[in-house]
Amino acid sequence: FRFEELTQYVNSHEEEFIETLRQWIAVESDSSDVTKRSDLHRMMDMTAEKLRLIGGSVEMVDIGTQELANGSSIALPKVVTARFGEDPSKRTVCVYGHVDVQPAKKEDGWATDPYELTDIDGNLYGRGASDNKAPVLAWIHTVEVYRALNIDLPVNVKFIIEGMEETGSNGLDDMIVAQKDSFFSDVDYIIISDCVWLSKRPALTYGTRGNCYFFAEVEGPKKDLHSGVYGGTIMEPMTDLIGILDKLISPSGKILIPGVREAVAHLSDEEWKMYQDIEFDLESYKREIGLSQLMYSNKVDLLAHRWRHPTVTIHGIEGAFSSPGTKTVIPAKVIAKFSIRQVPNMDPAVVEKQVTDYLHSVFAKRKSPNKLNVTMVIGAKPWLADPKHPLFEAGKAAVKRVFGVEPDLIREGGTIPIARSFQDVTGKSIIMLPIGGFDDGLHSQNEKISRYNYMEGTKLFIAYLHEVSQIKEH
Ligand SMILES: NCC(=O)N[C@@H](Cc1c[nH]cn1)C(=O)O
Ligand SMILES: [Zn+2]
Ligand SMILES: [Zn+2]
Repeated sequence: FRFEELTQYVNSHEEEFIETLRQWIAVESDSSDVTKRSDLHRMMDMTAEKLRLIGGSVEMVDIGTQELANGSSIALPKVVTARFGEDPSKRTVCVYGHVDVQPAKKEDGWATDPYELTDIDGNLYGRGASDNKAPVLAWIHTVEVYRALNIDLPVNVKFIIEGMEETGSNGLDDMIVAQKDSFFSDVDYIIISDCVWLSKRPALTYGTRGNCYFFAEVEGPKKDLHSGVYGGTIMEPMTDLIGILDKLISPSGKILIPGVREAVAHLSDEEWKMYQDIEFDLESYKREIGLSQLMYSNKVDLLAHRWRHPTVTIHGIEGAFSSPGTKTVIPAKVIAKFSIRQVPNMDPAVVEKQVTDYLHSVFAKRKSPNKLNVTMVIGAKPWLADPKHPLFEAGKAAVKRVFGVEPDLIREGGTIPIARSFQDVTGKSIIMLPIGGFDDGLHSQNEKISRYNYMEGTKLFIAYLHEVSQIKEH
């Protein structure tokens, strides 16, 4: 295995790899904003072009349309698939990633333009830098490096890159069902690099939470009203909405929806021990997010509530006044957006009914003439793997080779909606191999990835392909 040569190539091409990331960051591929859809299509084209340029057999798969709330529909971004090598004597891995991003505006509090890659002290700032453009590029560069040096890839490599992950991977489930016996037929393992380390120590991830995302709409008068002229005479939609939202979760984090907590798998002794053995400093965690107090003061409880307990988050209210300054209005219709992270053994279909029934019963007690409508717009299941699987042993060996340490075995509080479907539909084993830093600020202001993580992460992927080729039949 000519690892030295391969890593030398990475070192000497660092600026070129960063330049490609700069071009990718410049594309505002926000999947949640339909006005940015042409940018998202362009992002998929650029991804396909890059894979073609390094010699892949590339396809852009049409996955249909997205229905919008106003009844119209728009095209979903095509899914990019690629293949490098078809040697039946070799293992085949499939790398999944996404090139869409969360929304970002400079006014949200970014120190730099979110769509202009900015290098400050070795950190590369930009929306999507860590989630998930640099990791996708690191995988593409991995193949590029082997091919540039005329070194045979130790395994066949496939890619499946989508553009709707941040909004729940619309259309991808159907595509993998349709391609189960074609694209996926020769795939042995699926690799996902769409998460981050827990600390400065590299990590392998064996679980993600799912997510049920809800809209709760309260509709009252036929138009917005002057709060001085009409206030006091009507039951206001916003007051109703805040009233029912306040019944979702207690201040100490207890979910109040009947049945939700009861479904959660119990923490086993083995799990407790694994969490206890992980090096994780609550003080640095507090410093990173700028808080003096957390919900839990011991490591095991904190990690358990980050990874394997459900939680409710209220994200925002559409239709509510939110600009700077004052406006004395009664909004006529408001839509709350909240989500409940899912863990084993919760079932999104059950949670949908529990939440809908509960909110309607709480609302009924208010005796309001306004109308409540609750809908679940994303229902993603959690994913959990066996960290003793040979894929994880290969991960440990690759981390050891590149970083000289043992990785942490961790779970991830976020959601990769398609992970569970990959497992259920294709039956293939999955590993998550993160390269992002613990403080990369995913979905937040000033998202970044460090040059170090981007380059050493590429070396990790190079080593990982070798280690996977060494896995004995199991
Ligand atoms: N990098 C993974 C990620 O950030 N995923 C999103 C996906 C999602 C879940 N619900 C809506 N979108 C996440 O928020 O976890
Ligand atoms: Zn992501
Ligand atoms: Zn994300």
